Amino acid sequence: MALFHVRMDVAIPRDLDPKVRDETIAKEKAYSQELQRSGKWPEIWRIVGQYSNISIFDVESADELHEILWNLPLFPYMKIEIMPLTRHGSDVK
Ligand SMILES: O=C(O)C[C@H]1C=CC(=O)O1
Repeated sequence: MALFHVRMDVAIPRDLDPKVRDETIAKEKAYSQELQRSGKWPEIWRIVGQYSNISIFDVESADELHEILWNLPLFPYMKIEIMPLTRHGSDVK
């Protein structure tokens, strides 16, 4: 198991066909919700006032995360920052 903190900043070009934009956003939502239900994407939070999210992924490996992110329908329009996480030494759990 490997946990990753991921920030996604979305910037859809203003001149993208509105139909393509709406279809891509709908596909993204379905893809994201399937991964959330599977437990691989346990947290997704909107950054207030931005078209950005902070997410936690719980996956087997960096390779698996790469595959998931690479296949995001909005991937071509995103900047992604990833921080691998490990349990803090002072965590009481
Ligand atoms: O809206 C976003 O932050 C981008 C992306 C992540 C999940 C989803 O449904 O859309």
